[in-house]
Amino acid sequence: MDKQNHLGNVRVVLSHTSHPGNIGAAARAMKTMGLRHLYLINPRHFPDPQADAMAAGADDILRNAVVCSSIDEALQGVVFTVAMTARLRDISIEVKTPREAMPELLQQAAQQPVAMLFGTEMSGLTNEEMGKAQVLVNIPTNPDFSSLNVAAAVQVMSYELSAAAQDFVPRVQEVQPASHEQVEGYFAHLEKVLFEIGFFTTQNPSRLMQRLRRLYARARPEAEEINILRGILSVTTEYNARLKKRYSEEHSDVQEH
Ligand SMILES: C[S@@+](CC[C@H](N)C(=O)[O-])C[C@H]1O[C@@H](n2cnc3c(N)ncnc32)[C@H](O)[C@@H]1O
Repeated sequence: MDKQNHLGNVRVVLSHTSHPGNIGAAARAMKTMGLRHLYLINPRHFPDPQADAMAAGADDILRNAVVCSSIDEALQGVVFTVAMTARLRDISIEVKTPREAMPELLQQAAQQPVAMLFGTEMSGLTNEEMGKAQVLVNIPTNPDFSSLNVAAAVQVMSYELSAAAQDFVPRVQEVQPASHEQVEGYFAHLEKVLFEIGFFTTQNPSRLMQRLRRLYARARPEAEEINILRGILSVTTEYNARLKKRYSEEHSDVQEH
């Protein structure tokens, strides 16, 4: 397969970028390595002359950039997301180096859109944003000074991707991986059912949901597996409703006697 086919399925997603110059520098970094799809989640200033200036000729990438109002919008249709983190804090999912992450990223990109997600300049990615990825990637750095400028991080990842794509041969993949929206639909359904059956009464749902996200991120569920899991949830809801109905009938009998 042509290298361009892999790279053409890769989205660079920048979340809540504050400085428009960083968006331009990221576009330039992408273009030098053959990447073209830039997605921006709620950038503070965009379009902006500073972005144009820092793009230095990568203005086509800026022109075609997709501005989104949420991470779910930016990841729509994506089957594999790596989240870039400078700090190894509150680690909830697998952490890899760029080189370790590339084979899976390229394998998935051979057929479907994939994403590399970068955080905002001041605070990086939130736990919620990281929970939407399958893998965390940390660029190994000086442990005492580990935070790269976001555009520099885009440059490192774009280079690693382009280098790994040179002689990458994807495996034949017969299964259909679940898309971002299928996985998110499943989590929303799971959370609703766990509330219905009373599972959350003594637990902090967001913490528990983060742990469940980690479990499913490791499993990399296929589209069909998500359908099976949702089928189980639907039957659980029906069964729970029948139990509640029977309980209230029995209870009203007791009151009548
Ligand atoms: C300036 S950094 C944010 C720093 C923030 N204080 C933090 O600790 O997360 C902006 C973004 O660049 C990426 N980044 C910077 N350094 C990185 C590193 N060493 N490894 C992976 N990503 C990095 C991450 O996506 C990060 O959210």
